[in-house]
Amino acid sequence: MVDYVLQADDVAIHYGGVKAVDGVSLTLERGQIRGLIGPNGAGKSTVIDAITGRRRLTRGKVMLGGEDVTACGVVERRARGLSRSFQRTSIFGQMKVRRQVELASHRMNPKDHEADAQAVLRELDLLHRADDVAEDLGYGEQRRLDLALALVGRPTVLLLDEPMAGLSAKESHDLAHHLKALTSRWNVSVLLVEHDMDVVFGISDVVTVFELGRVIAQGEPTAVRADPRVREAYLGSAA
Ligand SMILES: Nc1ncnc2c1ncn2[C@@H]1O[C@H](COP(=O)(O)OP(=O)(O)OP(=O)(O)O)[C@@H](O)[C@H]1O
Repeated sequence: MVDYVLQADDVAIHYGGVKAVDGVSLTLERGQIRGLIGPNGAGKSTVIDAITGRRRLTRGKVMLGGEDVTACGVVERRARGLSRSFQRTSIFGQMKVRRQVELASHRMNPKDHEADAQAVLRELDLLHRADDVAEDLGYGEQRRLDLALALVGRPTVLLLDEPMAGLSAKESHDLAHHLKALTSRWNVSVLLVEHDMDVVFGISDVVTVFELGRVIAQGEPTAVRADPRVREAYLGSAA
């Protein structure tokens, strides 16, 4: 039997009559990257919010490491290894890079928060900027800092909502490389919502396609890309 680090089972979130997410099931294996794609409004961000505990489920269940966390709040899920990044909103511009990663780590209460922060900074190639204030970093570096803040305390699952938005092709490629390395070196599993199709199909082990709050296809990137329904609904016939 596969040992899933994350399972969402028949998850639904309705806002009055709007079925933002309506019966979505997906899994993540250890070290796996699952890309989530779909047109605007398909329900991808809502699924992320459902899994992190930010939105209450209308129906369904979320399991983390085999345990039901549906009743747990955001903080408790984070303590149990489920982390997300916030696209720079969590960064303090005036604070030095190392300081804020250490503070974030301190909140997670690892054995040694300085060592934890150091490891995260090294993994994301930010050690050379550790003594600079965050607002002096380049855009791509700030994204890596955001990722660093999500990685303190060694989470097992990382949820990323459009981490490449606004990055240049080179910066996206760079961040994708870091994500892929994280999954093999740190055994982190990643759920990746991203509009950059080259990134999604390039680094995902599996891809899930959403339309109108439901999953219309999932599987290996090549199979999903070739699926006629996906091409018609989302990628366009030229994809
Ligand atoms: N708080 C809310 N109240 C009512 N409807 C909402 C709310 N949040 C989201 N929705 C609706 O739920 C649906 C799914 O939205 P969601 O943001 O999850 O889609 P998405 O796939 O992430 O889109 P995008 O790619 O544009 O970010 C949309 O129809 C949206 O208008």
